[in-house]
Amino acid sequence: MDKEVFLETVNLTKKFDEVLAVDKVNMQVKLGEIKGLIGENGSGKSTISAMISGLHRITSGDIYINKKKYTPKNPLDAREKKISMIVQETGTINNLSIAENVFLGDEVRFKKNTFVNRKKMMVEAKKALEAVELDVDVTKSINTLNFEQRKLVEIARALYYNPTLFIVDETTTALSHEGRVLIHRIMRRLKSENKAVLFISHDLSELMEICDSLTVLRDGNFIRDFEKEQFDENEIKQEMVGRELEGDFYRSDYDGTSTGQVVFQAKNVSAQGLKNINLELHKGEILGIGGLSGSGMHELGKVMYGNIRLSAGEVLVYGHETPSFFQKLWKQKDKQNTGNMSPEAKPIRLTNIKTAIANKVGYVSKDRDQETLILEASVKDNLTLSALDKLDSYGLITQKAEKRFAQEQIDSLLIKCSSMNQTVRELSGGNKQKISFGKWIGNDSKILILDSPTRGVDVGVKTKMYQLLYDLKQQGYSILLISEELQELIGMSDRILLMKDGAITKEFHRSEKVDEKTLIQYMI
Ligand SMILES: Nc1ncnc2c1ncn2[C@@H]1O[C@H](COP(=O)(O)OP(=O)(O)OP(=O)(O)O)[C@@H](O)[C@H]1O
Repeated sequence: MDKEVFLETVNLTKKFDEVLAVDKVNMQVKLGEIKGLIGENGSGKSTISAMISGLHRITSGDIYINKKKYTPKNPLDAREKKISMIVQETGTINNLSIAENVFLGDEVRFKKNTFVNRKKMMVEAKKALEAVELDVDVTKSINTLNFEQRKLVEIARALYYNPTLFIVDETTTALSHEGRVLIHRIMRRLKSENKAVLFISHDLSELMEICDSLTVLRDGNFIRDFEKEQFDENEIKQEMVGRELEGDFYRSDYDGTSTGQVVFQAKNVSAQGLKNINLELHKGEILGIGGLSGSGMHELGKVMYGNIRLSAGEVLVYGHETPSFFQKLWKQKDKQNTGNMSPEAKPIRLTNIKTAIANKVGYVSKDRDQETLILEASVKDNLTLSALDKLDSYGLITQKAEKRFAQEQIDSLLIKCSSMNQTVRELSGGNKQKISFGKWIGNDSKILILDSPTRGVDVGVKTKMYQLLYDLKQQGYSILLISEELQELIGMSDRILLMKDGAITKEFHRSEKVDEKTLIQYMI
């Protein structure tokens, strides 16, 4: 029996000034179906879901629900019409309680006369969080939750309103292994209840496993629908990018040997969520860090960058501080600032971010919007901020040098923006991620802490990023690669350290024998 169409778009179009983000798209989402939406970064996926969920006004064209015209005024209006969405970016608000975040914009539901019945709100928030298995004190500030837990709050919020259409925009890459399993279960349950799901992800194997049908977009245009029985990885990829993808995805060698020269080290480190961590990163090594949520792997990245205070132990970097203006003037620049760490160099204790940056340690945070990017600043300013030292020619940073540097990053990472002066807030999620990656890659940081660097990035650019990481390794850069994606860890690392309950539990060396199943055993 044919499934019933719940939502249909007809010539749906969105323009942001001169940018045509979505161009006359026709698509359908049916009840009892999980529909995947796929396309390269900036192809219009989030803009379509934002129009459906009332976040963006439609420029032209129409949306129909149950064959009736639907023009949502805002997300609350969409929610009343049984459409809920989890956005790709952070959808929680700092300094409010967890309960207030669950009922964001709908506090009125607990209002009696002029008072908000907080007790009732807390009880309902607790109930909502049970659906996502999050057991926390809802009276506490949302700031006490980590990135993944915040995502779970958003999922709880969306589900509380019992949506007929549940839109999940690139959320799974923000979640750990258990988080993904949970959201897959939720999507399948909704499907079995004859609800509809619109699922956006760059993980093609995940989409092919979960979805019943797929719609491919390219440059804001509808390209093709695939039904489950037509799913073919290569064909889908080809439709997405409009050409055949070439080259290996991950590195193809199995040589995990390194120079043995330690450049970065954690010695008996304990901090909030971390217990007695010892690790050494070698010159020219990619050291992968994996684990489940709560394993402490994201905290480890912050600790190594001097962003979390230690309760015991020390983080050491074997390098030289960036030379001062006068040192440069005395032409000591090349000698002191090569970033070539010598084994004899005295290690420097890394206690804060300033020391990290001065010693050429770069950090891409998992939470790019809050911790890596300045959303209101331009693409150029975001890209050049951490490279000012590189661009500094005896105290002078020329506009020309800045522009050239920014353009190099834009070209090499295929950053889709209308110009380098566009504000970062206006970019698509994957393009923001490219900037957060590019700003550190380009600035000559010899040690890179990369937490989920390919989150939300499309398959073509992912391949480029992996090639770049491998090239950097071969040039002697050292990379701490923190990732929820086990395939990424296996595919790129020389060594992998697995974490559980704040401690390192196992080490693997690069080998053909290492597979996901083996790693998972030591994570759970
Ligand atoms: N507020 C805005 N102002 C200007 N341009 C915008 C705005 N929001 C999105 N765009 C542009 O619209 C286009 C489509 O963006 P959209 O976020 O829909 O892409 P996407 O397919 O979801 O990408 P990703 O996979 O990176 O999340 C991009 O070129 C983007 O820069």
